[in-house]
Amino acid sequence: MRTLCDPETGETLDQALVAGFAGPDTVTGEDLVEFHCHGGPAVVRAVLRVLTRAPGLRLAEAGEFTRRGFENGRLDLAAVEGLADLISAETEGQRRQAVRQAGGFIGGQVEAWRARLIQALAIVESGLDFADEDDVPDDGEAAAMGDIAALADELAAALVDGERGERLRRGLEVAIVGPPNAGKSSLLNALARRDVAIVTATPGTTRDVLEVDLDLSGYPIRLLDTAGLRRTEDPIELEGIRRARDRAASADVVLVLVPPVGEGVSRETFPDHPNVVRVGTKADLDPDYGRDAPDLTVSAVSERGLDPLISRLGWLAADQLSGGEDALVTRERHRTELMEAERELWAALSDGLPAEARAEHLRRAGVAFGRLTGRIDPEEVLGAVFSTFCIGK
Ligand SMILES: Nc1nc2c(ncn2[C@@H]2O[C@H](COP(=O)(O)OP(=O)(O)OP(=O)(O)O)[C@@H](O)[C@H]2O)c(=O)[nH]1
Ligand SMILES: [K+]
Ligand SMILES: [Mg+2]
Repeated sequence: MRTLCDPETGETLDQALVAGFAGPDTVTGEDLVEFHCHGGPAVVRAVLRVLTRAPGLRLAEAGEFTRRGFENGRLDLAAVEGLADLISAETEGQRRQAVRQAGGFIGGQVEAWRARLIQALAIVESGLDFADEDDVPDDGEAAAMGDIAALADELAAALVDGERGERLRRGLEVAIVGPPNAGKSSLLNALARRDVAIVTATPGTTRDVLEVDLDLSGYPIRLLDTAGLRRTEDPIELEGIRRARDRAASADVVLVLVPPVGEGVSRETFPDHPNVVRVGTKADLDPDYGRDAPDLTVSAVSERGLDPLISRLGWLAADQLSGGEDALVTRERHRTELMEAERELWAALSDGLPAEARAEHLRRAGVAFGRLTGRIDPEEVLGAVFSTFCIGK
């Protein structure tokens, strides 16, 4: 416990806990001092004002602490991403997944793969240095390439995971589509339990795609409200409809809203999607849906049918996300690098390849592994990863 004073005026600023940590066993790998002061904004401002007056002291940039930890070898790049995911985790499953990655799960696996690759590469390269005129591989090289084949198989197996890790991380994307005035925005508001989207009686109210992240019975779900689908000449609405179709096509699940006969405008059919749930709206009006028999019906006004819809979404989420906690690959960036590595390994294994070419493919696979863990660190990758952090982390 210390009394913090302004060194120039001697004025007391706060009573605080001051803790010093000696590097390198700290989050950044450097020596650290923490000031645990009282949380009032004026106290924090006063302490920061005095501290930043001292020569050599300034405020950290967003993600700078983590970046220093990374640069000092305290954590690999995939662990940094895991940390970012941990900070933004909204459900238990996402938290568990992020804890594993922040603890170096994929980084450890990839490092083990890279170590094996480097061993094989060393053998292939030593053959290069002492090459006689023929390119016939000797026993050592044959064994090394046997291990590369096993490695390629392991990579291939790890990549056949239904993208569960990525899905769990970002949440099951559920797009709400349907004709104007079907009640899409009203349903979004009812499920989110807050007034997110503008609702009016005017068809064509929604233009931009609105996103809301929800925890529905323990599963992360990203709900998308979209512009009503109809024929129109209005360029703004046309752009909204283009975005609606686009996002719905890439969503995991599409809720096609069916308004009661006479309620929605223009019954435009929605293109095929493997996971469609047809939801009849405005169930409080005792509606007739004509020939468009929906799978279930809801009312945003009386909230009738909301619970069965939530159960249905939970069921779809369980089906598509379960296992995501244990997934090795949790980001598209990981997948891209592992696929690249796998491609290079198979290329290295092709028949009749000169040893130089074999070695070059193996080196490229190693570079892909290195980019994943951040050992090989193009500035733009680092910038993209660290820019997602908040100040002070
Ligand atoms: N009775 C009743 N009216 C509803 C219900 N849901 C929506 N409405 C009304 O239907 C009209 C259109 O609702 P919105 O939620 O704006 O419909 P939308 O599909 O988002 O419409 P656009 O954004 O224009 O495509 C509004 O007047 C709502 O009050 C419902 O469950 N019951
Ligand atoms: K509307
Ligand atoms: Mg709307």
